[in-house]
Amino acid sequence: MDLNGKVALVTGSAQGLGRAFVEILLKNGAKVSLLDVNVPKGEELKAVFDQTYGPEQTIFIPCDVTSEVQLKDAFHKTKEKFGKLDIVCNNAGIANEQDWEKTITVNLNGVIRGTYLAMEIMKQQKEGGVIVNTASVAGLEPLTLMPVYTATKHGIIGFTRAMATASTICKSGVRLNALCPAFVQTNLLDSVIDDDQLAGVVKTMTIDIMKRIGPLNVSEVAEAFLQLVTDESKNGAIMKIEKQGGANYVQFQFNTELKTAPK
Ligand SMILES: NC(=O)C1=CN([C@@H]2O[C@H](COP(=O)(O)OP(=O)(O)OC[C@H]3O[C@@H](n4cnc5c(N)ncnc54)[C@H](O)[C@@H]3O)[C@@H](O)[C@H]2O)C=CC1
Ligand SMILES: CC/C=C\C[C@H](O)/C=C/C=C\C=C\C=C\C(=O)[C@@H](O)C/C=C\CCC(=O)O
Repeated sequence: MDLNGKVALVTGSAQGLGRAFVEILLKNGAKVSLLDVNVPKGEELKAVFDQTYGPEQTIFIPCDVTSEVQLKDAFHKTKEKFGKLDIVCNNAGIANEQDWEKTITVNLNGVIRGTYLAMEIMKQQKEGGVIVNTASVAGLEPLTLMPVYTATKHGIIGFTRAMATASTICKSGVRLNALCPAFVQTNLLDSVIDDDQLAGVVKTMTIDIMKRIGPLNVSEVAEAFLQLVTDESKNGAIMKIEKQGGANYVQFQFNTELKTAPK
């Protein structure tokens, strides 16, 4: 898929991975709608991108992905502004085991609602579209000290695979994938390490592990994201990316497509 002239929407895009995904899309000629709950950071970033790519290439929309009204409105504003929607990355996420209900609402409900909104718009377009949901290696293996975060990321992978199969069966023209990075040097990682109640154990274990495996930087993950967006042959594929070993597609024991697709 050639990204030149394509229209993308990225949630949680004011910093970290979301910011890197926006930048790689812009570099490849796409127009991008930036959504984030952090309004000063989002506006600041839009101003930075305006300098390099021009003000017409992006729009910043303040949006909390836990709000049905705000998310719906942001999708519709994006379509109105740019005329279509080709690429959606449901990326906003937090790692807060104390406020575990909020973690579920942001990480899982936000991704599910974003996927449904994207499908609704994309399936009406002749060219369809692609949805990339940000999961984590924690969606493939448990992070012992972060069970709720782990649950949300396993949920994202299951949901994405099921939707991808349904999309093939319904011939909607929409591809769905999930991206599973290991530790990435961002504020989310710092927030876990700085967490008052978990700090002791998590800090020691996480720092030990990061020393052993090394954290990824956001640009390495953005390259893997670009591969998922552009490769039209991989509907339903789940990509894992680690410092050692790089980016690879995950092999599952059960292939949902074979189990559920009509013969
Ligand atoms: N940093 C890491 O080690 C890894 C992160 N991930 C996932 O990558 C995604 C992005 O995380 P990072 O860039 O690391 O974190 P980050 O904390 O640097 O950035 C997250 C962004 O999401 C925004 N956000 C948070 N709650 C929101 C909400 N309710 N509505 C809209 N925006 C909201 C924040 O304001 C922030 O701009 C998350 O889904 C995270 O779980 C996955 C694997 C590893
Ligand atoms: C391998 C990392 C997977 C995902 C990163 C995730 O999205 C971000 C999480 C931020 C901090 C998590 C800290 C959690 C620590 C723990 O739960 C430890 O008990 C075990 C941590 C990792 C085990 C993986 C390994 O040993 O390679």
